[in-house]
Order: sequence, then structure tokens, then C-alpha cells
Amino acid sequence: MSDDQPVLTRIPVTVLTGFLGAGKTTLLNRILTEQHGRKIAVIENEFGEVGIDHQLVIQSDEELFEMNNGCICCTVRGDLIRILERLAKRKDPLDAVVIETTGLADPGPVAQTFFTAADIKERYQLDAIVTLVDAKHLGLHLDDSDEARAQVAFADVIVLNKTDLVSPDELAVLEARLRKMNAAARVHRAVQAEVPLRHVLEVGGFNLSRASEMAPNFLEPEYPFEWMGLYQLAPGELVYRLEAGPDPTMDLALVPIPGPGSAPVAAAKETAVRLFAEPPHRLAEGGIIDPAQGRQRLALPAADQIFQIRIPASGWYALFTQHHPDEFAATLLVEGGPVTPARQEALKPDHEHDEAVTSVGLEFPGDVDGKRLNAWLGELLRTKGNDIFRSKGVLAVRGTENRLVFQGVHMLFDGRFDRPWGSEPRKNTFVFIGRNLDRAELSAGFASCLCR
Ligand SMILES: Nc1nc2c(ncn2[C@@H]2O[C@H](COP(=O)(O)OP(=O)(O)OP(=O)(O)O)[C@@H](O)[C@H]2O)c(=O)[nH]1
Repeated sequence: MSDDQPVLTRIPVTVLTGFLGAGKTTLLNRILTEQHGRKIAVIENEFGEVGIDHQLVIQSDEELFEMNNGCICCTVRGDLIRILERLAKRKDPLDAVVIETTGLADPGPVAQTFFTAADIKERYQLDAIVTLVDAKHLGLHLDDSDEARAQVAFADVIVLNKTDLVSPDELAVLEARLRKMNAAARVHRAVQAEVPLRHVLEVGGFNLSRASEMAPNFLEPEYPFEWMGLYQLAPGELVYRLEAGPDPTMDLALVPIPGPGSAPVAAAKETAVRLFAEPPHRLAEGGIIDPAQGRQRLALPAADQIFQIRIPASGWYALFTQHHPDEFAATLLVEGGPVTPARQEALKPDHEHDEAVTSVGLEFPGDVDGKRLNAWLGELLRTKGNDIFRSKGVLAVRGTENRLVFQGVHMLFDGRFDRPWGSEPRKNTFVFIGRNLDRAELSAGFASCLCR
């Protein structure tokens, strides 16, 4: 960069994390209400089949980006990069970005984006990871959720929230446990996430060396694909043969690159991360794999599937595959003979999530009977509240003008009316998140509360 080029100031980014129901949206709403005159973009990622959170974030002038259908810390990281790139190009520069992660996200890979993605690290600076802790319920999850522990371990700031729900002794025990897990974080006790904003925004707290100490692989990127192979190919059609493997489909992308050097390969990996965040182009057996099609999903219903690969021009190509090719005995063939890649690399795959935690989303038009719903949900959460970690919804209750926002965390729940439905069609959206959820039972139970 020459001396007379202006140095771009980097936009501070706050990552709000914390287990399901800890108070992230409550803090976000506080930030949006109090930060008048500052331009803050909010990026939200939600776990759950039906998006609810965007309906719960207060209406404000801030820009709100939603990223559903996937976890911000893995599959939708390409989406996060795309949104951040778009925001960096605004004429009207932003003062800050706040990212609200899902309650089941590991903040490590989100933080890593600000150190490994080239365009992002130039324009953004990770200011702090702010972790909300539900003083009453976190203890239930610390032992069996890797994500809950990572959220505490990576925190620069811990907002020890919901102190109204526990005794001073219980609070002291939990705080001591948190400090043992993370001695460096600043801890602020709160009710309704009420903390001075200077404790959570622009605190300049993120410490890369501490993060790297805690997670030695912190700067080693995780990818939504497990393997990359570099090939020098002539134009024409090649054959890609696979056998049945551990998955009935396999995603891949073929990215043309200027050469096999480390810089083009690094750029190709970033391109592939973005491509893997896009909806896949589906290919049945015999389909043509085309570099221009981005992410392609090969259907592998039986053994020995054959696909064609169309190479438009001679040159270097990087093939990225969701699984390691060995798992499918995948081979590239030219004129019947196998081609070995000039170079190949097994990549660190995305971390695994606790697959036992799932969500059931429900959506019903019309009105519910408030009494029946209250009785059903009350009984459900009393008896199954250990497994139902989180429940929330926006409801149209018969005889009322305003939307009813229902919020449940384990057995505790409440409902509050907010704004009128106005011209919006009256409907009920609801989501349950937890273990051992019985979709049919939840759906039938909810349906029995609808007004006919
Ligand atoms: N008693 C009590 N309730 C609180 C406090 N802070 C937040 N809540 C309630 O806890 C529920 C969950 O709060 P949210 O802010 O939606 O939590 P969240 O972390 O965004 O939840 P998810 O995004 O679903 O993981 C809501 O009903 C809040 O009103 C608090 O300090 N005390």
C-alpha cells in the first residue's frame, strides 16, 4: 500500500454468544435501544426450524441480517463472510457490527473468521466475545455440552445474567466455576442483561494469543469440506466414479485456479467456503459436473455411480469434496485411466455438534385459544422441561389485538403482548429446542389449542 492511501479503520465486531435462552436477544435489544446515533448492523443466526428471533428483535433503524438454516460456526460461515463483505462496501460506513450466534454455536470458529479470511481481517476487528450466562440453568448444560463450555472458555466478557432467579450462594458457586474455566474474562452480574454498554461494546478485549492457547488449532481454519485435490486438466469430458459410501449424497465444487502455488490455493479455499454456503445444484447419476455450477450434490443411491466432469479450458483446477474421496473410492478418470492429483490435502472438517439436540418448528394460521394453550404448554413444560431446553413463539390469541410473545427456558415461561397484528395475517409460529422431541405429539398438542 502506498503512503498516501488512506488507512481504513476497521469496524469493531462483537460476537454475542451464550446457551439457549441465556439472554442474548435481551442484550441485543438493549444495545439497539440505547445506541442512538450509531450505525450498528446486526447479524443473527438462529437454531430452529422456524425463524422467531427476527420477530423479537426490536424494530429499529439498524440493519438486521438473518442467517437461518445452519450453524454460523460451520455451514453458514461462507454466508457470514458474504454479508460482512457486503457491509464493508457500504458508502455510509458502519460504526459497529454485532453478531448474535445461536445458543448452540461454538464461538471459536466465528472468531476465527476475523483472522483467517483475507478480506475480512482487513476491514473488521473482533472486539470481544460476549457470553451471556443464565445463572439458573447453565449448570444443567456445562457437563454435557461442549458448546456451552466453549462459550464460557472463549469469552472476553461474561454477563452473568438472570441473577434474580438464584440465591446469592448459588450465584457465588456458579461464578467461582466460571472463573475457574476462564480466569481472564471480565464478569458482570446482571438482571435482564442490564449492563452498561461500555462493558460489552468496544471493550477492545479479544485476545488472540489467549484464544490460541486455549484452542491450539484456533487459527487452523475449519472447512465445510474434508478434502482438496489439485489437477492440471485438458479441455473435454472426464469421468468421476464413486462407490457407495457413508452418505447417500456427496457435495463437491471444482474451482479453476491460476496455478498450484500457495496463494492461488488459499484463494480457492476461500472461494470454495463461499460456494459451500450456497444451495447445491443437484446431480443424478450420469449428470455433468461443471466448474461454473458451484456447489454440486451428487446423488449416490447405489454402488458405482458415474458422473461426467466438463472441463471448459485447459489449466489448473482445485476439486473440493465434502468427504474424503477414500470413503467413496472416488476416482477421476481420463480415457479410462485414473488421474492422481498433483497435490492433495485432507482438511480439518467442521466440528461436530450435539446431534441429540434438535428443533421442532410449528406454524399454524388463525387464532389459538389462550386458556387451552396455557394449560397445554404449562403441563408440557412441567413434565418435559428437562428435555425442552427452549421454547418460543409468536401467537395470535383469540379476542386480543396484539401479538403474544411466548418465551420458555426449561420449565420457566411467560407470555407478553407486544405490538398489534395490524394488517399482517394472524398466525402462530412456535419452536421447541431440546432432546427427545416428539414432533407428532407436539404438533397435535398445539393443533388442539387452535380455534376452529
Ligand atoms: N428472570 C429473568 N428472565 C430473563 C432475564 N434475562 C432474560 N430473561 C428472559 O429469558 C428469556 C430468554 O431471553 P432471550 O434474550 O430471548 O435469550 P436468548 O439467549 O436470545 O435465547 P435464544 O436466542 O433462543 O438462545 C426471555 O423470556 C427473557 O425475557 C433475567 O435476567 N431474569
